[in-house]
Amino acid sequence: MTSSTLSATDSAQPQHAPARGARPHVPSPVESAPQRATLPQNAAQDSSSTAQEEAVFPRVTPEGSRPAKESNAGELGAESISAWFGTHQVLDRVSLSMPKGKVTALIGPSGCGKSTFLRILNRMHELVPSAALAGAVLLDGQDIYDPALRVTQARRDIGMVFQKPNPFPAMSIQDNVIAGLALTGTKRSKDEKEELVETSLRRAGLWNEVKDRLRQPGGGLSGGQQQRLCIARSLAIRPRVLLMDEPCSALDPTSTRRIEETITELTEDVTVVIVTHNMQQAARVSDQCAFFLAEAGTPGVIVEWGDTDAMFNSPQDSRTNDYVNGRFG
Ligand SMILES: Nc1ncnc2c1ncn2[C@@H]1O[C@H](COP(=O)(O)OP(=O)(O)OP(=O)(O)O)[C@@H](O)[C@H]1O
Repeated sequence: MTSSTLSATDSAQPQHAPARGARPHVPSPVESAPQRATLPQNAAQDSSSTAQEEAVFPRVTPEGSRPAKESNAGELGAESISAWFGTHQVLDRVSLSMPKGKVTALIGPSGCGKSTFLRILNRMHELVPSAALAGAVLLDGQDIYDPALRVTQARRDIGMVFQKPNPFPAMSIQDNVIAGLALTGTKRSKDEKEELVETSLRRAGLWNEVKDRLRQPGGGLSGGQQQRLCIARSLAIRPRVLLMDEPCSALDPTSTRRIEETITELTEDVTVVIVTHNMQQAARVSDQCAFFLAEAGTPGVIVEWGDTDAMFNSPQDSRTNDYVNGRFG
């Protein structure tokens, strides 16, 4: 699929709240689960609803495998998102459907607005004083910017993992996992907390490595383990979508592979949106990709998006082809 590139001259006007009323067309969701992509040979190298709080966390058996249950994953839709820092427009009417239980990779050169777009998806963009935006973000059809919806709820439903692992270093591993509960005022019994710690650590693929040292500080773990601890912390509040901003960029190849395996396993229960500069990683982990570009001082747009395999092997736009093959960026 290729979306038309919008010019800066007819761009949307900034609003501190998203635009209401008529909504622009959002590309249709991917109908079925695409296969993981293979790269062309010369490819570039490179989180207070009561209902949720009361949700039952299933017992996990072997690491990474869980009894069948209804998925908690949500469908995320961005509709005509524009973004500004002061007068500097960095995104121009970007629409993207991020299907339930799939991994969507956001790719594109530095500065084209990928991280800004990601932060808009869970209302973190508005934390920057000069920031403004227009458009809408729908989680299962509900606008997360609806004034009736609490911002904390949006950030619980749509969790985020950052580039650099950020556990509370002096806090124990187990307390790190359930730190989100304390911050949101959620009460649980000791047994429930223990079960949640185990379930979250298993889902993040870390349980076997830390089960005998849960009371030791999170800061004592390796970088890759700390990142998986942060994923476990995000999962403990049972998000429907998990946003990941270059989650492996500070990690070694082995830790990167471990995180990628974890991402693949998570999609049973959570929708993932990941920003990555690593084309091989995008090909390994994602079901669909969106290629962002900001040309010659214009705001970032999505040049092309679709099935990852198609994006890498038969892109429709020459700029996508050049980017995925490492010719620029
Ligand atoms: N807090 C901020 N204040 C002002 N401008 C910002 C801020 N954050 C980002 N920008 C600007 O917005 C534009 C998009 O930045 P953003 O980080 O979203 O791009 P990106 O594609 O994620 O880049 P990278 O791949 O390098 O992380 C850039 O021009 C950047 O300088």
